Amino acid sequence: MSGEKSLKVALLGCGTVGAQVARILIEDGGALAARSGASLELTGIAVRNLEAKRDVQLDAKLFTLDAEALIDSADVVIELLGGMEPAGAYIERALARGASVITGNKALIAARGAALNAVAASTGAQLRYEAAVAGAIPILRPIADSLAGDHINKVMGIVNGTTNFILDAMDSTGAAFDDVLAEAQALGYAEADPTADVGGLDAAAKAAILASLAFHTTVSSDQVHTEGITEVSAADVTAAAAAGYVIKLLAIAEKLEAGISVRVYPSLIKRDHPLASVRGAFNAVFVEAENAGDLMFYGAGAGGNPTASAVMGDVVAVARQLSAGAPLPHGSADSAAQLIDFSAISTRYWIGLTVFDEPGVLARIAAIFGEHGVSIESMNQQAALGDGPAALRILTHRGTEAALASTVAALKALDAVDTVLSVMRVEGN
Ligand SMILES: NC(=O)c1ccc[n+]([C@@H]2O[C@H](COP(=O)([O-])OP(=O)(O)OC[C@H]3O[C@@H](n4cnc5c(N)ncnc54)[C@H](O)[C@@H]3O)[C@@H](O)[C@H]2O)c1
Ligand SMILES: N[C@@H](CCO)C(=O)O
Ligand code: NA
Repeated sequence: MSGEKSLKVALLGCGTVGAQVARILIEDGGALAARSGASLELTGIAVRNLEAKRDVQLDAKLFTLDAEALIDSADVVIELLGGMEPAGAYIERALARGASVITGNKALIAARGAALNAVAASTGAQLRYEAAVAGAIPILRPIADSLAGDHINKVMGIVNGTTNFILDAMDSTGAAFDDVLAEAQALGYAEADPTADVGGLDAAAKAAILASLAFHTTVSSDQVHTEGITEVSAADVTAAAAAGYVIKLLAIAEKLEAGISVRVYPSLIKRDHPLASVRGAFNAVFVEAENAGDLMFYGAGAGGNPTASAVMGDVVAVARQLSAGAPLPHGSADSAAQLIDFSAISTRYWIGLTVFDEPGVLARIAAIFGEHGVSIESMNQQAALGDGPAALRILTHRGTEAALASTVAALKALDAVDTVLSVMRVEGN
């Protein structure tokens, strides 16, 4: 197109996602310009090592060690470094001078999104981060834009590809946790520090972002009750399978009468639940809205190309806005989040115990549940090996976290109980 606007695009980072974003910007310039109403000129890529091997062959002249100079001459900055700093300072620098920013950095947005949005609002710049939650799946824009005229009551989903890949492999092949984690890292799904994935922090950051947008408020990751999958054993996966369940790491944000609950934990779901069929590094997110009813979003949750797709969608959206010359109204957070204490949340539980196989043991265990107001739905005992303890798996009806915690403490104190193997929630019907 002749006479069209040209926008200077600075890319920060050339790793798994950044390299694919550079490739698309270069290979697909014609289509991007036609869709944006502006040509997108990749002016440089900030890297740490000019000589490093990249996933994509790129002109060496694009690389620079001077990220700040690159930012200071850009209309649009794409941040794909990861981590809190210097990514946060770079984004703030760009927004403060009026450049729009696209990022996939959920950790940073979940911690400082409100402050960065305020800087953007003060200069009329845009800050977009669709890639930060559920990779390629369009989920933030549907929540913030398409459902802006509705009221969202609950968002629940699988939002971490690495842990889903691991749990799926443990379930389908009986693979060991560590071997599968190495594979997920090699495929580019895991964070630079994979403890963020397996410890649930990556999903917690995404849950905080989803809750903030869905409920028009500000929730940060440290307000999210977070449990990862490091304690999930092969025995848990096998016992869950035998009972007709699969274990998934779920992120849940829900609006209850007393306030908002945002939580991440490994959870049992029935094999016929739609989330049970989410395999490998795929993600899926359910949204329940007052007028829309139930919606489900599904797709690739991680990986270079899928995540680059989400980044590029934001780049085109920003470029359209800039070429039209009209600043977007900024979505506002109505109020500070009223979060409910985790102890008040009520779900069903699945508790694994080893017990000494003696007369009266089951009655004593059942009595403890009764005394703490937790009602048992079913109990399954695996025969003891020789004189060793027998394994028990107990499924409960709904009870509060507070009641569960006191039940588990009492079980641990019982002589007949050898160990409490695991305590997990059960979600879905
Ligand atoms: N990989 C995915 O599937 C995926 C999906 C969604 C979001 N994200 C997010 O996208 C971002 C990038 O992820 P990635 O998987 O591409 O990570 P990556 O580790 O593959 O790439 C990051 C790159 O940035 C470089 N870098 C780090 N600090 C730098 C600095 N100060 N200056 C210049 N270069 C620097 C690193 O050397 C590396 O090459 C992260 O915020 C991540 O959470 C990743
Ligand atoms: N490490 C993240 C990348 C996508 O955000 C995951 O495994 O889902
Ligand atoms: Na997304």
